[in-house]
Amino acid sequence: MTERQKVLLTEVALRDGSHALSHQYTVQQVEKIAKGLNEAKVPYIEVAHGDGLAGSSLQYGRSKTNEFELIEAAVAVTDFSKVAVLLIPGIGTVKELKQAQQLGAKMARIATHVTEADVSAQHIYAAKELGMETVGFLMMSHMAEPEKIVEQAKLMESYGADIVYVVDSAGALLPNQVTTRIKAMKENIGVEIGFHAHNNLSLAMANTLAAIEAGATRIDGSVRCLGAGAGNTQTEVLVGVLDRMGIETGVDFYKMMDLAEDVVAPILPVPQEITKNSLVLGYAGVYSSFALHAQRAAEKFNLDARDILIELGNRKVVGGQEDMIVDVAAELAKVKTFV
Ligand SMILES: CC[C@H](O)CC(=O)C(=O)O
Ligand SMILES: [Mn+2]
Repeated sequence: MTERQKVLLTEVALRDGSHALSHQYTVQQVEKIAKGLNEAKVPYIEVAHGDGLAGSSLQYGRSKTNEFELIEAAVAVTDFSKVAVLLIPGIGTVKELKQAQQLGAKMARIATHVTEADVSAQHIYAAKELGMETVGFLMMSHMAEPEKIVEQAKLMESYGADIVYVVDSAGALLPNQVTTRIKAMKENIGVEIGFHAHNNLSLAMANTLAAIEAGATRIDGSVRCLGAGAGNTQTEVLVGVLDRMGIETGVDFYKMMDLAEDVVAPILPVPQEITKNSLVLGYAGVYSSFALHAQRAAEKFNLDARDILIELGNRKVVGGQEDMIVDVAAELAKVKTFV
C-alpha cells in the first residue's frame, strides 16, 4: 500500500485571529478553543498577540489579556497539540521568547519582512538553544521574486530554522505565484517548507492547495478563517478538502466543524468575510493587519479607507510601518481640501 501524503497544520486563530477580535481574547475563550483544537488533534496551536509576542501596544492595539496568561491557559488544556508562538524581532525580544518557552511553548516562529531575514539570526539561535522547533516566517512574500525568497530562506536555514514559511501577509499572491515560490524553495533549500495564506482575494484555499502541490508540508489554517484582513485559510474546510484529496492531516473533521460552529462562531462580533477594505488589501498588496487602522484613519480624516490602502500599496509600505497609515491619510486629506 502506498503511504498517504501528509501535511502538518498550525492553527492560527489564537494569534492571527486576534486581529479579528481587536486582541480582546479572554482566558476562558482561549481555554475553550485550545481544548477543542487539542481534541480535534491539531498538531500546533499558535497563541500570542496578533502582531506576535510583545505586540500589545498603542501602535498595534492593546490586548485585553496578557498574552502569557493566554499561552499558559492553552498549554494547560493541551496534551496533544503543541503551543507555538510568533515573534517579530524588534517587537518581541529573546526575553519574551524565553518566558513563552518556560510556560510550555514548544515552537517559535520568527517573522521578518521577506527581504530582511538577517534580522532573525539572534532569535532563531535563541529558539534553537531553548530546544524549540523553529520556523523562519518570510512575510509579505508577494514583494519578492522566487530567487530572492530562496536567498532569504537559505539565511534562515543557516541560522538553524527547521522550517521556512512563505507568508502571503497581504493575501496578494495568485496561485501560479505561490507555485513558483514554493517550487524554487523546494529545489534549493533542505528544510521543510510552509505556507500561510490570507483570503483577501478569496484565494487562500486555492493558494494553499498550490503550495501543497508544489511541495509545502507545513500549512497554516484558522478556524472560521479568523485572521487579519479577510482572515486565513479556513481550517475545518481545509481538513475536509485535504481528506477528499487523499492528503492526511490527522485532524478530526467533525470535531473541527463542531468547534467552528459551537465555540468560535458565537464569540465573533461579526462573521469574518471579504469586505471592500480587505479586498483592496489583496488588490493593492497591503499588510492585512492594516485594514482596521486604515478604517480608523479614514473616519478621522473623512476619507475612503480604500484610497488610503491603495496609496499604502503604491508606497510599498510594510509591516512595522503602521505610523505611515495616519501620515498617508493626512496627506490625502490635505490634497482633497485643495481640489
Ligand atoms: C505578526 C505579524 C503578522 O501578522 C504575521 C502574519 O501572520 C502575516 O504576515 O501574515
Ligand atoms: Mn497572517
